[in-house]
Order: sequence, then structure tokens, then C-alpha cells
Amino acid sequence: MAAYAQFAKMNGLGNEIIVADMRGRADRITADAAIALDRDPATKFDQIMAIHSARTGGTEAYIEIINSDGSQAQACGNGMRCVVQALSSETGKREFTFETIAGILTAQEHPDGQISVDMGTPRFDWQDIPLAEPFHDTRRIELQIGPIDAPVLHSPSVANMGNPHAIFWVDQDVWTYDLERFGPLLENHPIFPERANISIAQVTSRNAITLRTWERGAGLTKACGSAACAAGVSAARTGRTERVVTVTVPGGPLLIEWLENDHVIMTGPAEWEFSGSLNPATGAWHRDEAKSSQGAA
Ligand SMILES: N[C@H](CCC[C@H](N)C(=O)O)C(=O)O
Repeated sequence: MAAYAQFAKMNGLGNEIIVADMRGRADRITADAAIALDRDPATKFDQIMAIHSARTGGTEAYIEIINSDGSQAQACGNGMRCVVQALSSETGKREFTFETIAGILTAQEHPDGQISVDMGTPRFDWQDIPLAEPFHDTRRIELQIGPIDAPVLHSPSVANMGNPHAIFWVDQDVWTYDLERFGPLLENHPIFPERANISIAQVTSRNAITLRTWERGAGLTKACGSAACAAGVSAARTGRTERVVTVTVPGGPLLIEWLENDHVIMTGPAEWEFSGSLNPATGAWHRDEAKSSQGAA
């Protein structure tokens, strides 16, 4: 039987994250374990960030990102902030370089506890999203949902932040849209061969966006960092905003900065909830009582 691994249940603006310490071991967290952990209300999560031993010199760790349906994700901005907070409280370090399936990324914790993650550079070519058919202008692609002559959502911008995103621009309050109903249809639309994270965005000023996201492989979440980045760059490239924006997701605000060197920096908080141990093969788990009560005190 696999030995138990330490984990921390955390969140990044309400994005439910499990940070699991898989360093020094060869096994992985299975899809079955992920599904079992998600089914338990105490450990229900949006992503697991599995910290594995570094595979590449100059990196702190290899991070595997697992959605709550057991699928893998290439990027998770909120989860990366949780990883930074967990490792900085363990080691006292403030600057980190990580490797993920999508490549190398850096992150840092600031003195006020806020954490910035360099989410890399966005990609906009239709092949890179990826889309199933050519669109030369991905600022606005042909895709709509609702009645054919009066679509509820239409003409999204698409972007890849490591993972695929579609951003539907709306004029009304984002809460008036039934994202729970449209999200799964759009996530699995044939135009997205690798599925997509689906967001609705209202631009409220040259520096502010309100955003709700239906996440690929996870469903409705309180926050999606990579979607906030995708919305920020898409708003700037369509002339809706400047390159520095506050993106307010249901869990709160994230600062998104699209630098001149094309990198997207996302800054926000991370929060520890409780710690425990989990079985990476089955998802069986128990709380670490000593640490939980210390944390609560
Ligand atoms: N919550 C994450 C995104 C998870 C991405 C995942 N749903 C996918 O692309 O499959 C974030 O903060 O960036």
C-alpha cells in the first residue's frame, strides 16, 4: 500500500486547492484518488497541486496540476500561490522557480503576504489555443450560445495561458448569466479539441474587469487565476482596457499586469485551512490534528 503523503487544504481567493507533498517518491496521485477527495465535502477541491521532486536543475520542484475530474491542467495561477505560501512557510524562502507540464515559471512572496506568479506569455494563434478550425483573428471568434437570432453569449476572445480560455464579453452584471448551464456546453464544444475554460467578463473601467469562470474539468469556481490573466490580456488586446487591470472574481480581486516583455504577472493572496495526510492511490485521508489546532489558535 502506498505510504501517506502530507497535504494542506488551502484556497486562493476561494479557489479550492489541495497542496500535496509528493517529494522524494515515485508514485503519483491517481485520478481515482482525486475523484474520491473531491467527493468528500471536507476535501472537495478545484485543483490538486502535487509537489514532486525537481526534475530540472535550478527549479525548486515539479508541480503536477490535477482537476477535480482527475484530468491534468497545464496552469493554475491560484494553486501556484498556495504552493508558494506552503513552501515559504516551510523554508523561509520567498523566491521560487517551478516546473510544470507547460514549462518553467517563477513566483515570489511579498512582505505583505501577497504572492506574484509569472504566468508566462499568452498565445493567441488558433492552433495554440487550440481551436479545431482556423480563425485568423482570435480577438473575436464565431461561437455563440442561446437562440440563433438572439444569442445570450457570443463572439468570445480566446487565449492560451498554458491552458485554453474563452472570454465572453457582456454588458450586464455577470451574475445574471446562467453559467452553470452554458459552461459545460461551451467547455465541451467541438471548436475546442482540448476543451476550454469558459469565462464571462464585464469591463467596468479602463483598469477593472468583473469575471466569472466555468473551469474545464472543475466546473464553477470562486476564482480562476489563469482565466483572470486570459481576460486581462484579451481586454487589452481588444482595446477595452489598459495592460494593468484588477480582475474581480467571485472570491475577490487579482492584479493582472501584462508587461512589455509579454509576461503576465498575477498577484493575489493564498490561505491555509488545515493539514492532513492522504493516500495518493485511493484518496483516503485523515486530518493532522496537532497542526490543525495550532493553525486555528
Ligand atoms: N483554477 C486555476 C485554473 C485551473 C485550470 C483548469 N481548470 C484547466 O485548465 O483545466 C487557476 O487558478 O488558474
